[in-house]
Amino acid sequence: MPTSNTKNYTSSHLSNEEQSKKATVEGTLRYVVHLNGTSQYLPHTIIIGVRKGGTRALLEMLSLHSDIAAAENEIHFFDWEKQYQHGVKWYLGQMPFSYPHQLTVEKTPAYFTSLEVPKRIHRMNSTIKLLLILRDPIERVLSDYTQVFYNHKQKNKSYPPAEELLLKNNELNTDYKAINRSLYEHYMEHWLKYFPLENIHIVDGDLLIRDPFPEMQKVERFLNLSPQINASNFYFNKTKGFYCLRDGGRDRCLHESKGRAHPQISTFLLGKLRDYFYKPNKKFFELVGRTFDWL
Ligand SMILES: Nc1ncnc2c1ncn2[C@@H]1O[C@H](COP(=O)(O)OS(=O)(=O)O)[C@@H](OP(=O)(O)O)[C@H]1O
Repeated sequence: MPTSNTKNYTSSHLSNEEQSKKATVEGTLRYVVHLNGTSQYLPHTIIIGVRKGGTRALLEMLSLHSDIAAAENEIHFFDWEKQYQHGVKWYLGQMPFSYPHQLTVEKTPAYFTSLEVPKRIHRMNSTIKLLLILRDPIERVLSDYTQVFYNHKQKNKSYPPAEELLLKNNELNTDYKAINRSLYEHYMEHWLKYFPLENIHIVDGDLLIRDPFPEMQKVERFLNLSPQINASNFYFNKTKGFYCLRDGGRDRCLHESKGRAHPQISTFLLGKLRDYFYKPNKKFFELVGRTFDWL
């Protein structure tokens, strides 16, 4: 239970190191301290996207680590104008209660493709570590389509077949939003105006699906976490067709909305998508000094 006891953000019970880990807005915010010593902190790291990249899987897998405190819901603070107007105190209030040694993390996949967001995060904390999970841009388009298809289905609305939306007069319909969201190079260039590359760790979303443990080891290292997540935390679930999590003897898979079958597309459309993403993908590799298995 929270106490009525509020303290300044620069509370003296924190060591210098702990204090420096906390948000840059120290002194301006107050937070409630639970009797058990937990309180709310601004995120030390944010999973900024990409939509359908595997952000939920990444957050759940990171939460296997005892030094991680994750916000359950997508907060949309930096990309939704109305939320942003609530101010940073409101944002702080959305964070989970955690111990001073823990790192707070939130994920909002839409941040990566929202042009206002980098500037706003930078204003809050210019040295924050960011996590970005990307997968093959074509897979991401199909995953995005599938998501919207099911959103419509839930509301008993119909949604055109993928082929119909992605092609216009036998050419790729580049006005389709999901295609634009897969132009990683465009958005990355913008983020790099605000944050150095070494502060943005890119998780390979295709590898995270195929073999999550090595990808998670890299994330632990990036966040300077002790190596705690291990191979036995993951097991392949044949029915789901994905890795699931094993945590203290408890097995769990991601929600059924994660890992849905994608529509079959013609080789013609696939060819068009490959041609379209070839150059932006190459540019992206140059930008981040690393290649991915996307071409
Ligand atoms: N272990 C595991 N289990 C299930 N699903 C997994 C896993 N790892 C990665 N993924 C992939 O995550 C994709 C969904 O991505 P996001 O969580 O970022 O989607 S969202 O933007 O938050 O809606 C989701 O996309 P779809 O396959 O299109 O459903 C999955 O491919």
